Amino acid sequence: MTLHLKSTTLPMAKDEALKMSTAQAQIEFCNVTKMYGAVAAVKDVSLEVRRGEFLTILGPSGSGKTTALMLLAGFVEPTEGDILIGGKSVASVPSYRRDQGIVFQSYALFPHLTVRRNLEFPLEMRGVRAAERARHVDRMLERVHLKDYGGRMPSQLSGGQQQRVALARALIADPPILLLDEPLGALDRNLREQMQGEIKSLHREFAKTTVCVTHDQEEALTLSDRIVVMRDGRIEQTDTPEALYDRPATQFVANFLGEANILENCGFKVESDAVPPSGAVAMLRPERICVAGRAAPTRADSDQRQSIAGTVADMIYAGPLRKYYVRAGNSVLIVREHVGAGQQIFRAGDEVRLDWLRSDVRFVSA
Ligand SMILES: Nc1ncnc2c1ncn2[C@@H]1O[C@H](COP(=O)(O)OP(=O)(O)OP(=O)(O)O)[C@@H](O)[C@H]1O
Repeated sequence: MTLHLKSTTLPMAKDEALKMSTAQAQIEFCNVTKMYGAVAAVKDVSLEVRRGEFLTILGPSGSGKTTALMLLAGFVEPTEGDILIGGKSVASVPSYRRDQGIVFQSYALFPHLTVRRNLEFPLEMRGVRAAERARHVDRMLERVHLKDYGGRMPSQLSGGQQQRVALARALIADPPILLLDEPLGALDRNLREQMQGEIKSLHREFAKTTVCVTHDQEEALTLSDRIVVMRDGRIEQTDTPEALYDRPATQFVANFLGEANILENCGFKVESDAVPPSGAVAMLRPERICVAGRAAPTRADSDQRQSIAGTVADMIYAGPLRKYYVRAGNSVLIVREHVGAGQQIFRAGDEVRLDWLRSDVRFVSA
């Protein structure tokens, strides 16, 4: 078999790919359930992933995200429902024939093969001739900044370098779909941020339909076009990072994606421009709340704000951020402000005034 490698040579810009495929789902989960004995790891999940999209499945441990990815990869079979790729059921297609590049947290490089041989492997499996293999490996090594590392063994590379080899190996045979399973989980914080940038740029360049699994909220917010939040095997909410953070539908999503002040039985009436849906509770993100001294002058837009008196219970300084815990009514509100010049700093026991725009209040269901 001869393989024609398209996008390793002529990558399609991501925006272009997304535009071309507005409503075109490349991957569809249709009411998929996976039972392990009596445990439903995935329950009645329906989901569409658009061509060229970077979709992240996010959730706490045990929420079913790895199982969802393994179902897509073909490593496990659904108990009920179907998965379609390019509009066709893959129920009878074994994992090795699904034409997906996969990157695992543990890199999963062949330890006994050099970096170059690791990258050659998927091409060899597809019958690509030696000269063409060498050309693609050279190009890919250059692309992931490992031009001089082809002769090394995986054990002679750092974690970040190994993960770049794993990404290169997943992309080299030009599969239409890329699956990432906690790809940065084994890396330390600084390296993770650097690799997030690398993954983003590879995604922009190669425009692969990508499904990524992580429990790291920041990673999901940074990398994704859309995020699926899972809880107990079910989809809790699917949306863009901005919409999920700014307009979470449930308390679970609000708390899972960052910090949230849930204003329930808080001892003061929460004012809002919107009519609260029945059964929903008010939620305010900590960075939407301003803190000031009791005697501070009234703000110009005070007619659009709610203001309450409070007492600082604690202050935590965290580099670029300052976090206050403020007792107000029956609750303790979290307030987060960016550290800036000339700001008044409050300490535990200080009497303060909190205010926020009524339009910043959100309503979430239980
Ligand atoms: N092979 C298995 N046999 C039995 N139960 C399983 C198996 N794999 C997963 N489960 C169960 O299914 C549920 C979902 O597991 P899954 O690994 O998909 O969650 P996860 O969100 O990826 O968690 P983590 O972040 O810890 O990997 C859990 O309750 C888990 O114990």
